[in-house]
Amino acid sequence: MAKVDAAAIAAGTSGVALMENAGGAVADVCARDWRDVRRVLILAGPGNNGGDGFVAARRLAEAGHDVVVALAGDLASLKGDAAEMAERWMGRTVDLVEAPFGWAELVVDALFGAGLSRPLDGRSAAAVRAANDSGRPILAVDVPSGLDGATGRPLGDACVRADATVTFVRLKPGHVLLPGRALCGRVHLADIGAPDSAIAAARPAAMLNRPALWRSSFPEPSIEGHKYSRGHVAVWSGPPLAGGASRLAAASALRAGAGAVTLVGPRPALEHHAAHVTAVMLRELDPRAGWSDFLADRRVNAWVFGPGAGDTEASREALDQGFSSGGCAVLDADVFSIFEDRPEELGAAIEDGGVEAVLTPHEGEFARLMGGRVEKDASKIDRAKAAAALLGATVVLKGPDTVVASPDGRAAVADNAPAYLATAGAGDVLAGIAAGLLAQGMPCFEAAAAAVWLHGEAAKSFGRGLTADDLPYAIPAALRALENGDRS
Ligand SMILES: NC(=O)C1=CN([C@@H]2O[C@H](COP(=O)(O)OP(=O)(O)OC[C@H]3O[C@@H](n4cnc5c(N)ncnc54)[C@H](O)[C@@H]3O)[C@@H](O)[C@H]2O)[C@@H](O)CC1
Ligand SMILES: Nc1ncnc2c1ncn2[C@@H]1O[C@H](COP(=O)(O)OP(=O)(O)O)[C@@H](O)[C@H]1O
Ligand SMILES: [K+]
Repeated sequence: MAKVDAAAIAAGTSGVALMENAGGAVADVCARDWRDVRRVLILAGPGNNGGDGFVAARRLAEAGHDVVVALAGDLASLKGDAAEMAERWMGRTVDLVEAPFGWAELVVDALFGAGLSRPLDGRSAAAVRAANDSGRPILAVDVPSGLDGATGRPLGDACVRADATVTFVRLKPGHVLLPGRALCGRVHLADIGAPDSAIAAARPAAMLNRPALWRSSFPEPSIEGHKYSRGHVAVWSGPPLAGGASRLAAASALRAGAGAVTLVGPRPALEHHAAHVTAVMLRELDPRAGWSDFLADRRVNAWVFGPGAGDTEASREALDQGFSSGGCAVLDADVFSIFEDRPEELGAAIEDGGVEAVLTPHEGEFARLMGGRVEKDASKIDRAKAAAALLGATVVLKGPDTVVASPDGRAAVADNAPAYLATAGAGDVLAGIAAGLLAQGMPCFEAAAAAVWLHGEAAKSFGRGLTADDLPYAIPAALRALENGDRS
């Protein structure tokens, strides 16, 4: 944002104009979301975030609100645009320690924004705690004070818990990554008149995972196609009594549009599968040949390994065979135990086999695979990117804010998964959807991002009470949402 601001100013939009628009947007949200509120307390910090607060104060007062500004520090030490805006504020200003929380009906948090560089301490920390404890609704300017907008984590103990946040130009990672997203409340994005050329000057760290990111490569069935032209997915089945996970992946790959899906495994496991699946095919493993013959069949164009696979000698051998067969692969679950603390070796196996791989670890599996190689204080976006670069594969770092990262540096963050998607087996479904899309020719990053989005939409369409068994049946509703739905 500093780059965008600088480029906007260089292109002729003054900093004062940007700040006027930013503060105006804050006042608009106050008036729209809190119609009946009259008494507004604005907590203003020492920098430009405070400057936005002074603008909001003036605009709200002009609209007939009773406004008090509680300033951290003294007026004389304000600089630049913020000093200018403070000068234009004609209403009441008190010291931060005298902030009248009891009087206020709404608190605007304009203490710190993008310039936060260390944990809040002393009077700002006390004011933030008092604001949180006041029970008054809080509207944060840009980011809740105390939150690091780049990582989505508070820098220290004190952080505003906002009901809503108004941010400018583009969302920041902290608005979508947890716990930031929860601390922001409803997020409003305001255009403050930064020209497109200025916005283009900054390369975003990540994109929101929305259909616009991958819709153009989403597979459309062709009227002249047949089942094998829609792709054939092979799912490695582990031993009997651990078959549910691979079955969920297989069913989901089919629902995501693969023309054919086969579960491959030892006969005792297939006997269990046979009692459950119909459209999914079963292929008994030849104990001498393994599954490489099957994968070598050119009509198999994606394979899934990990869900319910087990960390056994047979499993390791089958995984090796998978790597030497090449193709597209979704690697999940037990793959991260097999390669515990050996990501370089996993990356080498992927590279040597020429495999186009999508890896789908949750945080625990990510830590197991990566050991201490990725700085744990880095943002989730940066951790996923670092792993993708090391592994030469698309990494899907799962959770409520699933990040998809490509080795080419692209990243997408999802914000559409409902909390009840955290249910056993949901990850196996995700692996299957991704494989189904890969088999239809979607590139890894796009397939992984689309799978994550569809997975979240499927869960939402089903609603609470969802189990992983329900998820494959909910995929058609997510596909309909994609077809009819938002073009964002
Ligand atoms: N032209 C611009 O730069 C625009 C900036 N805008 C606003 O400006 C904000 C960024 O402003 P600034 O860069 O001035 O930064 P802030 O207002 O976020 O912070 C002000 C200063 O506080 C100090 N500080 C950092 N952490 C502290 C801590 N824990 N305790 C005490 N002091 C601390 C730093 O020296 C920092 O520069 C954005 O978040 C946005 O609200 C908007 O007005 C739009 C235009
Ligand atoms: N709090 C949450 N809100 C939304 N989605 C979540 C949450 N926690 C986990 N998920 C999603 O649920 C799925 C769980 O997958 P995983 O952890 O692999 O479970 P399993 O191994 O049981 O399938 C992932 O897609 C993850 O992104
Ligand atoms: K703030």
